[in-house]
Amino acid sequence: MLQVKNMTFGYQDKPIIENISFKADRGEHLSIIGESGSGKSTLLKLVYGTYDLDEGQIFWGEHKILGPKYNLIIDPEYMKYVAQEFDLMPFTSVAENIGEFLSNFYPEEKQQRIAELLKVVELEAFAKTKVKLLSGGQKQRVALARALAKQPEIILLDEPFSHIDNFKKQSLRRSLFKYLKDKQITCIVATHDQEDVISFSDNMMVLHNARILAYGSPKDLYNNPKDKLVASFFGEFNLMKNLGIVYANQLKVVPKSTIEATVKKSYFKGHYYLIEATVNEDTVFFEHDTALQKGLNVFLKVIK
Ligand SMILES: Nc1ncnc2c1ncn2[C@@H]1O[C@H](COP(=O)(O)OP(=O)(O)OP(=O)(O)O)[C@@H](O)[C@H]1O
Repeated sequence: MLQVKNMTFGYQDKPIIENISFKADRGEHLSIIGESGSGKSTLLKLVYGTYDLDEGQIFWGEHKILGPKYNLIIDPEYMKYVAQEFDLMPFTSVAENIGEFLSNFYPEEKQQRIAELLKVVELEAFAKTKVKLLSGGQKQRVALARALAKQPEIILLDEPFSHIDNFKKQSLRRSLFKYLKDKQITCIVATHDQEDVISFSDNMMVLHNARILAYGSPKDLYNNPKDKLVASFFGEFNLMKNLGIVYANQLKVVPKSTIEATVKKSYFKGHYYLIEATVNEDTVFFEHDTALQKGLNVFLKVIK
């Protein structure tokens, strides 16, 4: 289990992380979300032992994770970190990159392991291709497979699919996260993408002003957002008088109600339209099956 106790850290005087504590069990998928600059990458780097903490302690099971001042072993076998920039060998093949740290003593097992990981990151067709010839997204997938090669107990992923196109992203995400769950590898994922979180995370942590603003399962935080920042992660929402946070999909057109809205604009969203409207001069957003004409008056009701 990962245990972070009262972690505090700043690059200069200003704390980026202030007195943060959390745990992650074996096999748990924990997502770290927050605005740009909120400290997500810093938090991952601290868990990895990249910097010395100003205060606090980090443990992976029995191991105390120490910063560079107290620890000479970087890159321990039980923990891997995949940064936003990847550290690969450009002039060797994808397969060689993935297998670099695997023992040559058992060549068959080594080849099997490489084949298994090529499948997880869907790069079977590129096994023999030199890494320097790959796109950014393909390199990112090599970096993920390479980090998994020696089966770490915990993996830290910083925006793991940021370079990968939407065609590939969906299936890669399912494949990678399923692999981590099956192997009971704890993963901590810093991300901006709600799709990385909603269907896969056991827990999510929202960082804001150097602290944990919210923590819980995606379902709990979605159903009880408590804060605008949390709600905004899940989608378009309204802050309505007496009603609080109401997601756009919870506001429905009904024949008659006390909320009368005037349509301003309809945005095509695929299987629905997002409608921008005004209610007593306040802007509201709701979802509807069809586009609605500008100027149309409709009645809205919150249906959760
Ligand atoms: N090496 C560094 N030296 C000094 N300040 C840094 C360093 N790295 C990050 N920072 C600052 O620390 C804060 C948190 O940065 P961090 O990269 O952890 O945020 P983030 O939430 O991961 O952002 P993003 O979502 O944009 O990747 C930012 O204000 C950033 O400018």
